[in-house]
Amino acid sequence: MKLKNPPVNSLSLEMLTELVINLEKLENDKAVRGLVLTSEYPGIFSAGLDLMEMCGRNPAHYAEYWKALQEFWLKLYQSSLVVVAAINGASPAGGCLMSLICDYRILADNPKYTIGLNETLLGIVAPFWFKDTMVNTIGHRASERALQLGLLFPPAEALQVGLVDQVVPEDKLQSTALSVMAQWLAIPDHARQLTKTMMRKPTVDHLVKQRDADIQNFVSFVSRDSIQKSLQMYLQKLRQKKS
Ligand SMILES: CCCCC/C=C\C/C=C\C/C=C/C(=O)SCCNC(=O)CCNC(=O)[C@H](O)C(C)(C)COP(=O)(O)OP(=O)(O)OC[C@H]1O[C@@H](n2cnc3c(N)ncnc32)[C@H](O)[C@@H]1OP(=O)(O)O
Repeated sequence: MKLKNPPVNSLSLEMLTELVINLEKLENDKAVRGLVLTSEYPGIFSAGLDLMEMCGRNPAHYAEYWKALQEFWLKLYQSSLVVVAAINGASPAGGCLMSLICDYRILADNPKYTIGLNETLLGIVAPFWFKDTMVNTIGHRASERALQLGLLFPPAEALQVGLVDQVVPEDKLQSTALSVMAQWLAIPDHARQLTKTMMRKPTVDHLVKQRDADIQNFVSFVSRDSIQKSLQMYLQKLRQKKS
């Protein structure tokens, strides 16, 4: 599946909705057992959540957006398919989250392709289920440091900390993803799927129990004037980068 939402594959409401629909279609297709997730635009895997969905909108929109994000996370994190992320570009914040909920992550070796949950750099806080997903991958201490500092890891460091499973030359990314997929598909589906469910259930249950409260938290947090100002300033900085 190639992510295709120009210019930076941000996770807009529309994109999240389409991703969920496409995942459902693939899961319902008995001929499909695995999925390689990559970007149509080498250089950018995903810029994460769409900042335009979080700026200058009304509370009902924020709630709808957050619910769609939760839905996407729940769908992909619990997917019965083997999901391999072939990360062919920068992967900050929500882009990193999307990689973390796959089963295996391969990052192309390019110093510009950084990955991490950098929310604190924007003056916002990674929600508890982003944090849980990261802790499940790299452990508590490494997550605490990465989250507080909003670290974006270049490939060698991402590999060292365990944020990705493999770093390969850019021209080997797709072939590596296919051979990893073959290895995972050699395991009987039912045993692998039940193991995945068992490993991920506590994290899933944590979000499911708190879903409504989490939406309310997000809406009240993002509606604050101070947060709106931070996000606007951040967007402006991104735009000024060009000039
Ligand atoms: C205690 C209670 C807690 C409750 C929870 C509350 C809050 C938490 C909320 C949310 C968590 C947030 C998660 C996120 O994912 S936020 C998004 C974070 N993303 C980033 O920081 C990435 C920003 N982008 C970049 O760094 C770069 O764009 C890039 C991806 C490295 C690509 O660089 P490049 O130079 O190729 O492109 P440009 O920078 O020129 O960008 C092109 C174009 O795209 C616009 N854009 C970039 N990123 C986003 C984005 N995430 N959303 C929307 N738009 C984006 C950028 O502004 C440019 O636009 P222009 O109009 O100038 O063309």
